[in-house]
Amino acid sequence: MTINEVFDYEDVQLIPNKCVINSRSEADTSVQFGSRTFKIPVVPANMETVINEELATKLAQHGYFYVMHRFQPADRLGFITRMHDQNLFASISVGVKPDELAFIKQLHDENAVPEYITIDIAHGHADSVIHMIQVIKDLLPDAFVIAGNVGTPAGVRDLENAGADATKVGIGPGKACITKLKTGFGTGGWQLAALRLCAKAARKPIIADGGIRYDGDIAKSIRFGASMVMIGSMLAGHQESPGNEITIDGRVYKQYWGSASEKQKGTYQNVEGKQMLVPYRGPIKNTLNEMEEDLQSSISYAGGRHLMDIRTVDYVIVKNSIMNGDNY
Ligand SMILES: NC(=O)C1=CN([C@@H]2O[C@H](COP(=O)(O)OP(=O)(O)OC[C@H]3O[C@@H](n4cnc5c(N)ncnc54)[C@H](OP(=O)(O)O)[C@@H]3O)[C@@H](O)[C@H]2O)C=CC1
Ligand SMILES: Nc1nc2c(ncn2[C@@H]2O[C@H](COP(=O)(O)O)[C@@H](O)[C@H]2O)c(=O)[nH]1
Repeated sequence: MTINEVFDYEDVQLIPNKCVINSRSEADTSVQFGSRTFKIPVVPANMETVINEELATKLAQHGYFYVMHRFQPADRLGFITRMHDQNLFASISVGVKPDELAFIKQLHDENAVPEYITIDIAHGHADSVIHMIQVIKDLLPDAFVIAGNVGTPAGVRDLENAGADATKVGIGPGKACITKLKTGFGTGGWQLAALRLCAKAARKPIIADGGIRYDGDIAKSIRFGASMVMIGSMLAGHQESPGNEITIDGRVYKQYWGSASEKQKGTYQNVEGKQMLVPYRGPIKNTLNEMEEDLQSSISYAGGRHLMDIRTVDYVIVKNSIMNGDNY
């Protein structure tokens, strides 16, 4: 199959409708995901330089969704317990290797049930993921299972049919990603079009994962079918971000590395990610507030009052139109 109608975030502009509110503050950016409602449809990527326990706690306390990464596997049981001791929801990541199946059994045996479990592997349209979904649904039926990553309607359908409560879409559009260069595969460069195709097949929520470069891309993701948007590089440069702070020529940066990078793996094997620096951006609450304000504005341009009013707006595809010659 070849797909002809391809475009990405920078190629699309949404078309405004008549405004029905008197202030952007009236626009409601909240989203229901699983049994909970969150302030904005944004979740920091489950990567070691984007999220840690301290930030996860802060996000949960302030009404944001989070997914803890899976790169300190032995800490996850304690993490769930500590979150629950504070009456906060627990949202963890798992892989698919035999140790991970044993971990799910351990959670069942110890009755430590996280509210959200994300199955996080590079090529999520796989029997290993389908099996993991089935094991989780069997042993921890109350956990909301997010599975991925996939980049095709068939991937979405197979994971949903296996029992996933949501799927995560995006193979290779991430800033720290080199999958498309190393393998020739992926949705990098046409992530928004892939999201649209996947959303048409989906019967359950989708997380758009990777490639977000501006706040307006969040609204575009919602328009093309996402319920939640996962963001890495744009959320890695904050005071609370776990990466080290580095100053070069008086400019402050934070480290950001791919989960399949040599840095993360500790070895150069099956490397599909790189390490980089992102500009320091101060406290994360300012960025999240700005995302909320920008989304409120998006809702007003959509002629609506609620987030999902963006879903139905018209759009144009004009290749590389967004910058219109400007250089930010
Ligand atoms: N969203 C994206 O585009 C991508 C994201 N990543 C991120 O990097 C991290 C590491 O991912 P991953 O390497 O999957 O995790 P793991 O190293 O935990 O691999 C998970 C399992 O899947 C197998 N596996 C991985 N890739 C493939 C493949 N292409 N074909 C067949 N089997 C495969 C692995 O075996 P084996 O290693 O022996 O092959 C292993 O058994 C994750 O956090 C993931 O989200 C990585 C690449 C792309
Ligand atoms: N191909 C790879 N993709 C990766 C890797 N580590 C993380 N990721 C994906 O990127 C997004 C974040 O994208 P961004 O554009 O917002 O920075 C993340 O959620 C993963 O899906 C990797 O090593 N290789």
